[in-house]
Amino acid sequence: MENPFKKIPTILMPDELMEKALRRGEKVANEMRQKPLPSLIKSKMVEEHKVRTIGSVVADNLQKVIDKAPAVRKLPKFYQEMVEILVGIDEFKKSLGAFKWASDLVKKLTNEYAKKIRRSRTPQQAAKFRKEFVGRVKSILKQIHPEMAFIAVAREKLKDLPTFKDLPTIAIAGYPNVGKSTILKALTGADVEINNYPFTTKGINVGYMDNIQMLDTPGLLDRPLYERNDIELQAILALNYLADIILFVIDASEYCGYSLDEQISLLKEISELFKLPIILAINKIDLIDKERLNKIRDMLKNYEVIEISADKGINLDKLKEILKKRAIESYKSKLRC
Ligand SMILES: Nc1nc2c(ncn2[C@@H]2O[C@H](COP(=O)(O)OP(=O)(O)OP(=O)(O)O)[C@@H](O)[C@H]2O)c(=O)[nH]1
Repeated sequence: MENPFKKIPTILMPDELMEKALRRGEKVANEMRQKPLPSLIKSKMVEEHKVRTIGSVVADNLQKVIDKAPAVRKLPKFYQEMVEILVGIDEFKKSLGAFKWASDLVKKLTNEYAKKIRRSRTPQQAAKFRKEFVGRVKSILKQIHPEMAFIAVAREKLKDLPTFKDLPTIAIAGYPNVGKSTILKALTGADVEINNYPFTTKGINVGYMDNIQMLDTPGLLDRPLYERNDIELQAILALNYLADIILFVIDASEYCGYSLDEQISLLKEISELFKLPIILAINKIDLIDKERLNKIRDMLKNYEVIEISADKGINLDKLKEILKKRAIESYKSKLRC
């Protein structure tokens, strides 16, 4: 789905919002002043229009943020997890609650002060009510300044989250240089999109093959978990909600710089961490002899294994078929849950 936070409008801070409202109020008042009306009526109308305009600019601006912000609990679990990690779901909801409180109160005061102005006996009294109204609106905005700042920061953090499609999804894992991006490109074609992902500078690479989504997550599923801080771990765990199966890639040649033992130990960590089916691709078989391949087969006999060469195109069709089948099965069983 499209990133649900992209629609939140830019958040104006109290001074900026007030300035915008006052400017608009002044413009409306100027138009009013041109009208040929008796002076008391005219000044009261000028003040009332100012109040109504200022009130609606402020209330509508706040309301728009509430309307455009997604209901976090209704979002797919992955996005909920992201909000929790990046900003905190409770704080996010509480801050939007403050917007609602302020917007409703400004609307209520607008009506109250418009009435007071209409009942005023002199232009001075009408002006005094308008000033009082402006003061109260300013103080309401000042009161929710922390929440406005919070939503502004949350918006910045959340609006660049990647957009994923609701499709059976494969996450590729394995140490650097084992051939993950070569496989992604070979299976999904050249059009690999790079999406931002917080917690990693490299972004997530997304490709599609026949309505299956494939993610390569450099920096996340490519090194041992003990090297991770809490936030990174949470970000990795969030992939549980996004992926239906994991394709773990092993470099049989060890040219990637990691021994088979190291690679298998990462595989074990990932299979314990994710409650997802794992398909194992033993890659770079073009670089090893039969004897070594037999040894590796033996070491990995408990897994569903496909031996491939991403570079030479060996067994890629078979890999594709198995991945599609398993991803669809797992996706359907998740839907049933
Ligand atoms: N001989 C051979 N080389 C391969 C094979 N697959 C990948 N390579 C080479 O291995 C190197 C690393 O491949 P990548 O696809 O960039 O590896 P990666 O796992 O995506 O690496 P990171 O992006 O660092 O995580 C490249 O030079 C590839 O050309 C293969 O099956 N055989």
